[in-house]
Amino acid sequence: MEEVRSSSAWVASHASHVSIDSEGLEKVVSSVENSIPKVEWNYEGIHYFDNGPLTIQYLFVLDALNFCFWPDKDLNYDDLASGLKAALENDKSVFDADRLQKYTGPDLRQLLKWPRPLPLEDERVRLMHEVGLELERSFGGKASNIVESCGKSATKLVSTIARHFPGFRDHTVYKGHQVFLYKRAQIFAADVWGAFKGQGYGEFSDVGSITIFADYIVPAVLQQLGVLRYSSTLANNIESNKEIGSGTEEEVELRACSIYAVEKMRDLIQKRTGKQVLSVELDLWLWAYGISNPSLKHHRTLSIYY
Ligand SMILES: Nc1nc2c(c(CN[C@H]3C=C[C@H](O)[C@@H]3O)cn2[C@@H]2O[C@H](COP(=O)(O)O)[C@@H](O)[C@H]2O)c(=O)[nH]1
Repeated sequence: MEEVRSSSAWVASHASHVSIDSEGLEKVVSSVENSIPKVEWNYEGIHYFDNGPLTIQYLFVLDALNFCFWPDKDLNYDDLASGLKAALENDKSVFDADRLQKYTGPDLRQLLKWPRPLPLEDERVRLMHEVGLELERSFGGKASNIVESCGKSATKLVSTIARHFPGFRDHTVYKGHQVFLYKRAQIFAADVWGAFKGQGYGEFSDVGSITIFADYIVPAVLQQLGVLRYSSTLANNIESNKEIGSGTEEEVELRACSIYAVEKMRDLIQKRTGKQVLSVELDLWLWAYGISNPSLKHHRTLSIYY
C-alpha cells in the first residue's frame, strides 16, 4: 500500500501535535529485534474458521463492522467476532448477500446477543446493506470471489475493496493533502492471510506491502512505549476522555504517525538484523499488548473506519 505509506510519511513530517521519538523507537527495536514477540492470529479463539469460502464471507462482514466499540464500556471487538461466529454456526445463511441487505438494528443486536443498541448502530446496519448489495451486484454474492479476483495480491485486494465498497474508503484530507489509511480494508486482507495461514485464499505474494491498521489501540501502545510523543494539549484531551473529532489534525496525526513509526521500526529491524519483519506481525503484537492492558487510555473519535 504505497499510498498509505507515503501519505502517512507526509503527515509525520508535517505534524503539529504528534511526533516520533527516534530514541524511543530505537529502544523498542533493541528490545525486540532478536525475537519479535510472535502472536498467533486468532490467539483468542474467537473467530469462525471452516477452511472455505464461508470463512471469507464471515471475515468480510466482521471487518465491515470492525469499528468503534469504546462508547459502550462493556463492548469489545471480541464480542463482535464471537457473536458473528455463533450466529454463523447457528445458521449458515446468516451472511448471504440478500439477507445482509435486510438487517435492522434490532436484528443485528439479536445476532450478537447484545442487550442494548450498539454504538453507531445505524451506520453498522447501513454498511451491512452496502456490503450485501455490492457483493450481489459485482461478486455473485460471495466475498471469496473478491479474493479470487485479486490474483494473490493483497494490494489489489485492498484497492478492489476500496473501489467497490464506499464504507471501506478510509481516507481524509490533511493540510490540503489526501491521506490514505485503509484500516478495515487492510485488516481484512491480513485476516484472510492469518486465518488461512498464508495458504489457499490466504496466499498473497505481497503481504509485506500491508501497513499496520491505524485504530485507537496501536497509537496508545506506541505512546506508552515511548515511540510517539503528544503535545500537552493532545495528551490532556486523551487523558480526560475528551472526544477528538474525525478528520481533525490531531486524529489524522495519531493514525498516520502510528503507521509511519511502525514502518520505521520495521526498516530499523531489517537494517540491524537483516531480517524482514511484516508490519502485520508488528501490528498483532502491538495490538495484543494494548488489549491486555485495559488501563491504557486511547483517543476517542466517533468513526466508522476504526
Ligand atoms: N491494529 C489493530 N486493530 C485491531 C485489530 C483487531 C482484531 N484483529 C484480530 C485479528 C487477529 C487477531 O486474533 C485479532 O483478534 C481489532 N482492532 C481494532 O481494535 C479496536 C478494538 O478495541 P476494543 O474496543 O478494546 O475491543 C477497534 O478499533 C478495532 O477495529 C488488530 O488486529 N489490529
